[in-house]
Amino acid sequence: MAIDISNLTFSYTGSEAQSVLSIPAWHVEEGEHVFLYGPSGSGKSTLLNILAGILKPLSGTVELLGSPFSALSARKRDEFRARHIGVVFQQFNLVPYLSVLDNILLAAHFGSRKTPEGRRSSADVQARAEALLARLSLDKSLLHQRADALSVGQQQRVAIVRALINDPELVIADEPTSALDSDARDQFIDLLLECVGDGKRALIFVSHDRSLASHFSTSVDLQTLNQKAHVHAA
Ligand SMILES: Nc1ncnc2c1ncn2[C@@H]1O[C@H](COP(=O)(O)OP(=O)(O)OP(=O)(O)O)[C@@H](O)[C@H]1O
Repeated sequence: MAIDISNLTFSYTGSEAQSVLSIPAWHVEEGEHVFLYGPSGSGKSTLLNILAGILKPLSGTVELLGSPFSALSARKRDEFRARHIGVVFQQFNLVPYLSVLDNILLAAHFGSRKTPEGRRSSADVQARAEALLARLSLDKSLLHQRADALSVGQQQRVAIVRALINDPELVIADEPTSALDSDARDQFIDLLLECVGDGKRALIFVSHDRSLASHFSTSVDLQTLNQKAHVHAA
């Protein structure tokens, strides 16, 4: 199973009285492509940050790919994320002053799994990056441009390459909202689905825009999943 959440609760430090998430159970299978929607303030980013290991649940457990993710130390969660999870953030989060290649090498460095042959060489990583760029219709000459010299459309593709460079089993993506018009957004989703769509990688795509659900095999309403109102009422 890609994600197995059980009795998860979360509230922010300093606002403990206000429960943000209370999710009794949520499962995502390997290879499942899930559209997770909910209005602004419903807790989407909070849940993504928990799945990425940036935030820790107040109680309950989050298992990812069979590992007791939420019980790991912050350092182990960082390692696990770098190796097994591809994250595409809303603003793409490329390091602006680094080249495209260095942005990708950075992700590859933190996420490289130790294989019997040792870590992958930067030449291997570059070859994989070039193959992914070609799949996304980008010329490999782009690898040597600074990230801040890219168009938004190029940034979104590079963010996908960076998220997939370590061949993660789980990809999580925050809707690229304001930066993209609706055509570019549809294209982004289609590219992402094409890149993850080999049946083995799970994808969680988060958005407030329900109309995007048609791209995905499964849709989940965070407000249904999240039982925090019942917790308050109790
Ligand atoms: N750092 C924080 N400290 C305290 N409360 C927070 C913090 N971040 C978010 N919240 C609160 O947690 C709730 C959920 O916020 P979250 O950002 O997860 O929602 P969202 O669904 O991602 O919203 P949006 O679509 O607007 O990004 C909101 O009530 C918000 O005010």
